[in-house]
Amino acid sequence: MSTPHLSAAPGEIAPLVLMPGDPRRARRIATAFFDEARLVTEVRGIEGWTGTYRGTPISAVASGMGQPSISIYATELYRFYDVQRIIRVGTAGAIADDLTLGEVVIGSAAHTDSALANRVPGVHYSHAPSFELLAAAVQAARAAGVTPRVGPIFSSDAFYGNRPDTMAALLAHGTLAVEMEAAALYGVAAEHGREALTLATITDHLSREEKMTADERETCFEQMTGWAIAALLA
Ligand SMILES: O=P(O)(O)O[C@H]1O[C@H](CO)[C@@H](O)[C@H]1O
Ligand SMILES: O=c1cc[nH]c(=O)[nH]1
Repeated sequence: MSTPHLSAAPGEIAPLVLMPGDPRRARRIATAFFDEARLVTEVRGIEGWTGTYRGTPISAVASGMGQPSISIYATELYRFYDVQRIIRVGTAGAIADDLTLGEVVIGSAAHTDSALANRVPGVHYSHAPSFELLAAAVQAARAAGVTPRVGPIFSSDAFYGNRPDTMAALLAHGTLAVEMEAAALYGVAAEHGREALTLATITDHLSREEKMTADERETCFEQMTGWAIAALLA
């Protein structure tokens, strides 16, 4: 079996999946963290890698950028590969003033401006992660000596939004950071009765001239990936 967007054979993708947006980050995660890592799909250049972590099968499959893209990969993984848990390991821009570059946020909810949010007619649907994964990720961070930043994030359909009023209102409502996939991932997981969570490393600040380079964005995954693996295995 393969799907329109994944060419892995049945059984070649593990039930536990790490999902960065960037295909090159998927490769780096597999190389850095997995034993016996092998490439199992690369349709459209979206790489998926499978290996083991301390004996447990685990995969890293990229999502591409944006909510339509992650919706495709998450749906195919849950529906056709029987994936149980997906943790997005992404990057995000800081909305909250006190977040610093490199800090990891854990998305306990995801607001969005996407049309994909219209899941239930007449309802402003709440995009929420798996409580079990959330609790396990927080525990993993604390075990590593870090008090993690946990809170709502904004999954935007636009990277170049230039919407200061929107960001100010989101800040006033306690939103930590902006990225482009978490809400859709949470919605697709709920639709399939499976689990999902988003961890994101802060790579730039919306209200300050601070940002990582493209290389730094590709390689800034270690801390969040360690917590994500611990949560997937919990
Ligand atoms: O680094 P990733 O995981 O791709 O995440 C963020 O980076 C991309 C934008 O540059 C969007 O996908 C956004 O969500
Ligand atoms: O979507 C994103 C990701 C990183 N930084 C941003 O400002 N937006």
